[in-house]
Amino acid sequence: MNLLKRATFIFSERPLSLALGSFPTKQSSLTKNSPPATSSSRPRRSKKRFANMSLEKLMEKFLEQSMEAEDNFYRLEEQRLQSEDKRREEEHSRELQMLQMLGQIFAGIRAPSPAQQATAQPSCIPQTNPAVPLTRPPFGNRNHALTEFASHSQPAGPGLLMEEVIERSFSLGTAAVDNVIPLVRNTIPPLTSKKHKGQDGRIGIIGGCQEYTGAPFFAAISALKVGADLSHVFCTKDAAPVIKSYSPELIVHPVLDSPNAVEEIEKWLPRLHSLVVGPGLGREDMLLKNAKEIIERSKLRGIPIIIDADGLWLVAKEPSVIQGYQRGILTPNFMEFTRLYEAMHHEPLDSTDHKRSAQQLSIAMGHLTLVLKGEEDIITDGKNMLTCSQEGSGRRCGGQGDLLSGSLGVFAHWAFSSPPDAVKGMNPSLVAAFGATYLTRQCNRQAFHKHSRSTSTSDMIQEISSAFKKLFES
Ligand SMILES: NC(=O)C1=CN([C@@H]2O[C@H](COP(=O)(O)OP(=O)(O)OC[C@H]3O[C@@H](n4cnc5c(N)ncnc54)[C@H](OP(=O)(O)O)[C@@H]3O)[C@@H](O)[C@H]2O)[C@@H](O)CC1
Ligand SMILES: Nc1ncnc2c1ncn2[C@@H]1O[C@H](COP(=O)(O)OP(=O)(O)OP(=O)(O)O)[C@@H](O)[C@H]1O
Repeated sequence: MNLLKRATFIFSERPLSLALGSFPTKQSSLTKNSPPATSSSRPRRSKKRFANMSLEKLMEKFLEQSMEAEDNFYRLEEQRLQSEDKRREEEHSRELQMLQMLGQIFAGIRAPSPAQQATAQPSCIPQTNPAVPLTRPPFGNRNHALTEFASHSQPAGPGLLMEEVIERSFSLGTAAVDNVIPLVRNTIPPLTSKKHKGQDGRIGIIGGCQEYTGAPFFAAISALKVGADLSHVFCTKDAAPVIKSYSPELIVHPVLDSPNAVEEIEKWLPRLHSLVVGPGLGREDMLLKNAKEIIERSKLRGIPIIIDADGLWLVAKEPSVIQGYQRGILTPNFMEFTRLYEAMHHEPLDSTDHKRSAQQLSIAMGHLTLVLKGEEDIITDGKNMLTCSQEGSGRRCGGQGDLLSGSLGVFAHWAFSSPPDAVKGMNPSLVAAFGATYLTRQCNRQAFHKHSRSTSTSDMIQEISSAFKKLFES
């Protein structure tokens, strides 16, 4: 009987066009109440077949068919998505062709004279030939963290060489994906039995206060799900028990508002591979001051630092805290971006050209990598630009940015600890940022397919495993 109820439930919940044409609609009452069939009133073959089945068998059959129908539904859905992907890829390659034509036109324009160079404004017109090798020297070997940092930490000069402006641009068309994804894949450490706990990443999140406990949790658990071995949250005393209660998998330190917060956290820095500063940090002066000091001390150790949410509030107030640090990555949403831009440029943001503004801000910040999140994610270090427009969904629940920054903490560690040839000379921050945005959007897409309007960040986190496999391991 339970089985019957379940079958009825399945059919009423999912009005699918099932292959049940030969299935008598009131089969259960028929088998119970009908007299045995005589030769004169013999039902048709299929009916007899079902009539002779026990109720349980019948229901099993019923369930089998419903599952088949469900499989068919998902198969069709998958086909639909594939053809949508194909259409988008074709669109992208048309765009790419147009850009290549533009590139040729611009190649014909002479480079400016030195006098012009001194005042040249950065151009956002991308060169779209991904086959052109990068001219930037590779960097990123962890063992040389401090010397590399020193040599890359100068803010941009007053003028920009035309060639320096944008060496390459990728968009997420087929060709571009083919170029960037292998670089992300190259940085992903293989899962082998030769490693010990911690080697694939020990990530620290600075954030979590009385108001916001969800954000640091989302960031920390995302880091773990992407592949970090250990995920630490450094938060205020009252936020800690709450965050601990969400998950036993996180290591939670209730120190961020203690009188010796900086020293307490600094003890952990030698063991951390990357730091995410800001999710749920809040904007209290004392917390921002502590966060600032922790950033300063992490920089001295060459630790990759991702700054998000309230961490960006701090940067807007005191840009020098991260300016020029080549292992720093900023992940603003549009609001945070506007705040930062206006703080740096002392003029209102011209919001008609996001790419150009992102590039200008990155340059003003000393070629820091910037991820401007939005309908299309724009990733730039002022010289190179990647865009990620992987289809997500129209669902904009809070916390998606935390998933992104937590994942980026891991990708950044992997990218910076990979040998330079893994990223083929590209800035490891760009490769990491691309990996994290691509993954976040795919999680959003997958979660939305299952939960539509009800999609929440927790649903997206549940998709990390399969999204990661699909994008980087298949
Ligand atoms: N569960 C939790 O614990 C979560 C906690 N979180 C934590 O909250 C803290 C504050 O972060 P925040 O983003 O709300 O602050 P802030 O930058 O001042 O934005 C405020 C206003 O800006 C606007 N706005 C936002 N985006 C925009 C856009 N793309 N384009 C245009 N406008 C945009 C929008 O204004 P409105 O439209 O409402 O007028 C919005 O209300 C931070 O610690 C963060 O980590 C979150 O992570 C979520 C999950
Ligand atoms: N209009 C959009 N269309 C598709 N994806 C978007 C859109 N806006 C943002 N995203 C994606 O959502 C993710 C988070 O960006 P969002 O702008 O929501 O960050 P946030 O406001 O900092 O998040 P949080 O709520 O965690 O503070 C990014 O991966 C971004 O690509």
